Amino acid sequence: MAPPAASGASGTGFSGHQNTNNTNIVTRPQNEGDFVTLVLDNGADRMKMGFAGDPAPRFYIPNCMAKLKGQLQWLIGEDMDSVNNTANLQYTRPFDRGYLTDWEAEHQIWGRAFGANKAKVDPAQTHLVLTEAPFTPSPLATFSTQVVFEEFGFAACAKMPAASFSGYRYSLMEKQQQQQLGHQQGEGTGVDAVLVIDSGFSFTHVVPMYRGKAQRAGVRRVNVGGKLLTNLLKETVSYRQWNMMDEFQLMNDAKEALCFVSQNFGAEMAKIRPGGGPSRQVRTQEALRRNFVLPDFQTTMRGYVQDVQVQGHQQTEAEQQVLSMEVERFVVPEVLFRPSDVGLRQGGLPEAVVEAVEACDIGLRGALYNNIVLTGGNVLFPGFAQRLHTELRIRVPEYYSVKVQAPPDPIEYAWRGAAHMAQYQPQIFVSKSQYDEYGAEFIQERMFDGLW
Ligand SMILES: Nc1ncnc2c1ncn2[C@@H]1O[C@H](COP(=O)(O)OP(=O)(O)OP(=O)(O)O)[C@@H](O)[C@H]1O
Repeated sequence: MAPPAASGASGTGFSGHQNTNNTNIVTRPQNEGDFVTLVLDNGADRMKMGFAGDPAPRFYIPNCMAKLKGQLQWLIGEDMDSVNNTANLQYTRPFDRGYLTDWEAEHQIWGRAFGANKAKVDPAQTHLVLTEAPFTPSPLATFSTQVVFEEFGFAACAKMPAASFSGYRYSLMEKQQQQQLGHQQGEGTGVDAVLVIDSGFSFTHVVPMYRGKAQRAGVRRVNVGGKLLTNLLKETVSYRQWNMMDEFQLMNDAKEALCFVSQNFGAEMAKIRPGGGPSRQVRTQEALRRNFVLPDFQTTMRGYVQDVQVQGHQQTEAEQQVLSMEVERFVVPEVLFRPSDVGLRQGGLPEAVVEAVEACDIGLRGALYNNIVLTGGNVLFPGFAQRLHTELRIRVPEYYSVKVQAPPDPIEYAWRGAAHMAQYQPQIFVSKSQYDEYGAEFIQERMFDGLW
């Protein structure tokens, strides 16, 4: 099969978050027989979508549908932008516990994403690169292949877990950097091996990779993702202050704006426990306190963090409804490091990393610890990388060096890897004619062949 042609698109008038610096590129193939390549990181929270050759995804689309309470009509994508008070929306998500299970919903969401208002592609002239959750049960994965080829009619498709695309990108960038520095690459060292941490909406995966191939025996999952953390914040706040049980989006905003990873959880907690002495306890709580101003849905539609100078002075509660956050700011993200805090019977991220590396060949371990890359939205909590490094340093033998890299674009990292791979590794695609000839199950295996 011919390599997919590089592509572009005319992006116009889309609502929601999108890049605007590609507006003059054309998505249609220039000549008959050419193809465009659409890259879709199909996140459980948000889809990141754009074209191979683009520097970044063009569209960030919520991977959900919603309807106004008491109404029957489903709102998709930009339809939701017209609703001011998101508490009035009831959401449904195609993903359940990390796996794509509701194809009826996803089909509608994809239909909008590929169609006239967004990507504007003709699937018959389009190659699709798609992410799929690691260890997706075979019937679900096979079904998604069927949907891609039979219902949408894409000309070719490549599927892989987001972590694989991230590992590819990390190796590529490190190699480029080393070439610039004039370093030689030795076998089993440096960027041949990379440990990808992908902490997204549903779960956190730890994926060791060697020469582009996931070391399946070493893959570990921590059952904590952004959804669980937002729900936990929602419950904590509802117990202590306002009832926020219907306010997932608002609490998600508060989480992203105010939560952080503590560098020494035990010491922080000791300070605020009554045993720490009343004056110390009060001082610590005050230092932690931040106000999140709730929207009134007349003049403000989103919550925002109140300026620390203003806090406690000019504004009264009659003017603004304010959510005060203290310990929950670091207690909530702590669950990534100590899932047992919420009753999950498993170790946290540092233990998962050590287990993942120990499950790999001894010759790879040093290189894996030295090439840890953080991807996915949760790694944006301030302090995440430092804390992980500290925890690993305690657990990892001292003759290994530990390097945790936090790229500036963890949410788009996998997408960028996929967009590059699509351009330079055409062998990852299987074509519709191969699908028609060999069938969905064979093709599903072929897609991951050798790489996962
Ligand atoms: N600045 C931030 N601080 C903390 N968390 C954040 C931040 N930005 C995004 N997140 C969280 O990251 C999660 C989404 O991450 P990401 O986009 O990597 O997931 P996804 O790809 O949609 O989901 P999945 O990987 O489970 O399929 C959400 O729960 C979101 O709240």
